[in-house]
Amino acid sequence: MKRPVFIALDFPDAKTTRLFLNDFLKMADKPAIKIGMELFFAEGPEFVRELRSQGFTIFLDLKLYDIPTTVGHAVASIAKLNVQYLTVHAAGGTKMLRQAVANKGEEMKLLAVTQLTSFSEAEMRATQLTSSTMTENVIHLAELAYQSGIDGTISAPLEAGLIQQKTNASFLRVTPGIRLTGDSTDDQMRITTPEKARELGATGLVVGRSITKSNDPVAVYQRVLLEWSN
Ligand SMILES: O=C(O)c1cc(=O)[nH]c(=O)n1[C@@H]1O[C@H](COP(=O)(O)O)[C@@H](O)[C@H]1O
Repeated sequence: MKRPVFIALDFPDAKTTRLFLNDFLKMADKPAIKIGMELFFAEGPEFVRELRSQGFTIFLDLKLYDIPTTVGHAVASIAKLNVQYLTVHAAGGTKMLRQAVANKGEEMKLLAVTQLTSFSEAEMRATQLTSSTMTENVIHLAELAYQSGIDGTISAPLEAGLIQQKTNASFLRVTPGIRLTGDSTDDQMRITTPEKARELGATGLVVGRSITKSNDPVAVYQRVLLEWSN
C-alpha cells in the first residue's frame, strides 16, 4: 500500500466494529484500518487476527512508551500478529526506539508519534516545560526517530514537509488531524483537509470521526480518497 488512508476504528467493541466494516468488506480494494487502544483493550489480539484474516491492512496504534527492554519485548509480541504498522512514542528516546526496531521483524513498520495533534503549541510548552516551538519539537523528535532506524512519523500534516527535508523521501509521514471542510474539529488542534495534507507532504492519512460518525461512511471514505489522490 503506497499512500494509505487508515480509517481509525475507535469503537468500543468487536460487534460495533464488524457492523461498521460490513460495507467495506465488499470492496475489491479494502481500506487500511487503524486499531487503537479503545478497541484493542476491549477485544485483544484475537480480534486483530480476525480482521487480518479478512484481508485488511492493519495499523495497530498502541503508542508504546516504556523502558527499552519492556518496549522491545512488547514489540516482539506484537510482531507475531503480522500487523503492518505499529506506533511507539518518539519521546521514549533513542535507546527505546532502537530496541523496538531490533524486535520488529521484517514485515512490520514502526511509526513514531512526535507531538499529538491534540496539542496546541501553548499546551505542549506548558506540559513539557519547553520554550521550543511546535515545529522545532516535532522536527527534533522526527530526526531522533529517523536516526534510530524507525520507518516514519506520526505528526500533523503541517509538519510533514519539514520532516521530509530533515529525513529522506522514503521516511513515512503519516498524519492524523484530518477533517473535511466543514467538519467539527472535536479535540484536535492541528488539522487540515486530505488535499492540504497531500500538498504539505504527507505520505499517509489517519481519518476517524469524519468517516465513522457520518451517515454514509463509504461515501465519505471515497471522498477522502479522491481529495487525497487528486
Ligand atoms: O497515533 C495516532 O494515530 C494519532 C496521533 C496523533 O497525534 N493524533 C491522533 O489523532 N492520532 C489518532 O488518530 C485518530 C484521529 O481520529 P479523528 O480525530 O476522529 O480523525 C485517533 O484514533 C487518534 O488516536
